Amino acid sequence: MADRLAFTKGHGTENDFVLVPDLDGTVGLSPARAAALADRRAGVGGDGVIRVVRTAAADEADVRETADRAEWFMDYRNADGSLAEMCGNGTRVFAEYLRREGLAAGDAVVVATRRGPVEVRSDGDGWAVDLGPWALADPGTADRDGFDALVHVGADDPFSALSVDMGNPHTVVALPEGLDLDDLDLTRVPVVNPVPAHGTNVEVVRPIGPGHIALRVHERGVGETRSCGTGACAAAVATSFWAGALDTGSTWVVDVPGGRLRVRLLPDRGVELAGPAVLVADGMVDLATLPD
Ligand SMILES: N[C@@H](CCC[C@H](N)C(=O)O)C(=O)O
Repeated sequence: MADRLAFTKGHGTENDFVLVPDLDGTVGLSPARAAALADRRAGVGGDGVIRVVRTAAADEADVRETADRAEWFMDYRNADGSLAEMCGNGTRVFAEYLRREGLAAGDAVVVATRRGPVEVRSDGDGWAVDLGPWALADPGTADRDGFDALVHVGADDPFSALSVDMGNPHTVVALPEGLDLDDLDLTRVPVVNPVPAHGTNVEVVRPIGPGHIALRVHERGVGETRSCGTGACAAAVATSFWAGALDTGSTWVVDVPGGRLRVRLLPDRGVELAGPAVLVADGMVDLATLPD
């Protein structure tokens, strides 16, 4: 049996991932092993761990059922080892890895995820992917200003927010006037009311100009990260909703601490995320340093 585990390190706007090729599903990836790989001191380090595996070898039956449409499954875990349904930045890095390794040919690849297959296509220097359909948790519960939740960030008074489902859960905070994104304390897990059943990713958004926003994000299962692709899409949806303009075709520049993403609202609640994907290193981890 191999005593070392191969990995590739990659990132999309500095949302960084450890990719573990397990093409035929013979290795697996336990929550404890994913957390150990993601550890920034004792492991490789990353916001998430992505197992690259044939869809036909996925553990989940509903993922395996999509094997006729998507050969490869992005088996995503957060840095704490928990599963996530979707990772927008991860889909681009995953597609870049498949292309580099010759596992997918052409300008587009369909990737299986826990929220269903998504098509990732080459787009300039990076990749673009439709991450929809988005949904507002329950449009009927939003107040007349378009908010349905309160979020405590650090020691500040609670901020008004809107829940947006991107396949994974998001709570988008509109930063009140007079406050600066840089002053937020995102070292602690934001406290959200009503309490989301499965946790949530919290994005704090500031408008910059027409079609241009900036955000900071605290990711479920991770902590503050430098970027979140599904979070950028949720923020564009929420900002459009607050403006009363959920217009198909509207485009957004979304500045995150790790760079810049582009988001486009599409028909039928589609939402396209575009941005870079970079593979930075390949290596081997001694299996003796990892839990099973
Ligand atoms: N960074 C990702 C989202 C990863 C999953 C998230 N932390 C969750 O638990 O839902 C992105 O780019 O979308």
